[in-house]
Amino acid sequence: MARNKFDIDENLESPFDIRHFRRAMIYIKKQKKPMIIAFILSALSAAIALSAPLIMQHVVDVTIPAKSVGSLFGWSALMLATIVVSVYLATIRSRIMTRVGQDIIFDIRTDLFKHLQELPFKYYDDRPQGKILIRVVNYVNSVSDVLSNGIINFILEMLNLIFIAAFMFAVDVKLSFVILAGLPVFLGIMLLIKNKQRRAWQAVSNKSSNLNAYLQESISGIRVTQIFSREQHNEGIFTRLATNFRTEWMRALRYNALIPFSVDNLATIVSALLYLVGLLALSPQDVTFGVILAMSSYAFRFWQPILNLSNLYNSFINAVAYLERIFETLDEPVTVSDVPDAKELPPVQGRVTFDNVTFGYDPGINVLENLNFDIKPGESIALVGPTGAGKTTVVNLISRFYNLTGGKILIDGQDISQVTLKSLRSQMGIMLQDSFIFSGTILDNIRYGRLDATEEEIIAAAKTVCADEFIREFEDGYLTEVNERGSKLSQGQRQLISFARTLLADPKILILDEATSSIDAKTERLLQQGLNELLKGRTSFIIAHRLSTVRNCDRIMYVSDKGIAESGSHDELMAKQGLYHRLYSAQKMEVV
Ligand SMILES: Nc1ncnc2c1ncn2[C@@H]1O[C@H](COP(=O)(O)OP(=O)(O)OP(=O)(O)O)[C@@H](O)[C@H]1O
Repeated sequence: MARNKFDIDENLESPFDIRHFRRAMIYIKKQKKPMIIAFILSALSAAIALSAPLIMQHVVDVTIPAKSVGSLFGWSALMLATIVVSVYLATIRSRIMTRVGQDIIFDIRTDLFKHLQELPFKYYDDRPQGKILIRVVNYVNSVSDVLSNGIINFILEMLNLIFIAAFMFAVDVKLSFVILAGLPVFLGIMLLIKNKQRRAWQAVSNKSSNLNAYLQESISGIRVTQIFSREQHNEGIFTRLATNFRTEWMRALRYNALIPFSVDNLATIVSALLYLVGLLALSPQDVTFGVILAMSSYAFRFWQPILNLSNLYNSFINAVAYLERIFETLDEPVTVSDVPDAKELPPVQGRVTFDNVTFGYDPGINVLENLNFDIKPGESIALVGPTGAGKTTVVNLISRFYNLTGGKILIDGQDISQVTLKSLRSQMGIMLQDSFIFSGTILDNIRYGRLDATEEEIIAAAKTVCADEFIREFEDGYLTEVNERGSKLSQGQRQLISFARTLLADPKILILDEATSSIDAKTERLLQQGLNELLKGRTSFIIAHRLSTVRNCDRIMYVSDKGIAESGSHDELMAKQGLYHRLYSAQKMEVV
């Protein structure tokens, strides 16, 4: 899919077909037992309610003419009992189905979350987070009712319809045909609006997704918004998106409203016809007044399930628009995954080889071309060079966050595309540029990558990166609660915590992307000493713009022009008087 943003509607990559609904049956089948119980309860409740017109017919035609007051009380009590029992059964069913709906939501959401955890960086590069969130939260909520109550109600309403038709025909065949006459007209209306209605609900899901994406982006970027006083401008964008959503919603509702409107009118016309035919066209010996009364009640009851079915149909069309998005997410291919016979990468020594590596994020635009280098175990490598040259890309490829466009990357001679991702990544310590902090304590955050780490190991890692001191200054020390993204912490503190988290994994290959860019020079010097000790025996890739921090690395690679323009030790590159020399001298001048 092309990159998407908050004001671009998402195109569905696969059109809806009924198999989506069949697939939804996986979730429904798990709830078979409670759904069957709920179904039986509903059927009982409906059958009991259906006996009321028969009681009424008997009372009008027999009990009242016979002027039997005692019998009238008896029938009235029976009628009351049918109502009470039917309401009671319906209440129990409703409770069961609420639970079923929640269980379905739980299952779909868990599957979505599991899948999202596996999707590669590329998936997240290409779309706003808000559009992903809305699928997991709102869309799943929107389909649960159709998948639980909807299915049961559909079967019940169909049965109800058959029962009512049977009762109707048992009472009077000719009048029954009068009641049925409206049905073909109604089906014609449904067919006429079907496609327009589906497209209208797809548009609603698109616009709500856009709105959500913008909301999410605005909240994440609220600080920048306020710095630049963009509030009013952003309100304008939000209003436009909210208006688009409202317009589409209203349009979809207009299609929905057409259906009950048609049912109501048809039901009224049919009832009028019933009286007309019953009273004028048929002879009094054919139909008694009780029969007309009972048939009029059945006519109302006959159109009621049709109205309910059409409301269900509306919810179905609405849910389809959401179900399409949910299954599209679940079908999103995990493009970075283990090959079928992937091997475990054995404990690594740390040799890293790039063999003719070519890579681009977008087709046809290479960021790296035919890159070749060979790093010995234990070597420390600095990647330096201009902004946007491809340094982060190189380290992202070593961890196989993206698939290569061409060539191979080998670790200890093993092609990393042929080993399991878990065995590869678990032997690497990767610190990304974005020092993400999760909600929880500082301790939890450092322990994130190694859940079995002891408190002593955590403190030792924090001491190595000089984080121990500032952590202990917090009132609750390591147990200090931090918010998601670490808004309670300074940028440098966040970096130190995520640095400690990376070291705790005790990796053989360490990747540090701008790990110390926000740390003051004094702390950085101290950290460097601890780090030098720690880097011994490990292969490390260090990306840094501040060249003073990497001058002691075994090899410095200058990344530019889709490849490595220069490579050597600090002294060698300085002697060469090339690109690195220029960059280093420029930085030195800045410091002076
Ligand atoms: N997710 C992405 N999707 C598309 N293009 C990307 C993506 N990430 C980076 N790029 C592009 O790839 C090129 C290399 O980016 P990279 O982040 O590797 O550069 P860098 O050398 O690490 O830069 P910096 O020093 O600013 O961190 C840049 O031109 C950038 O625009």
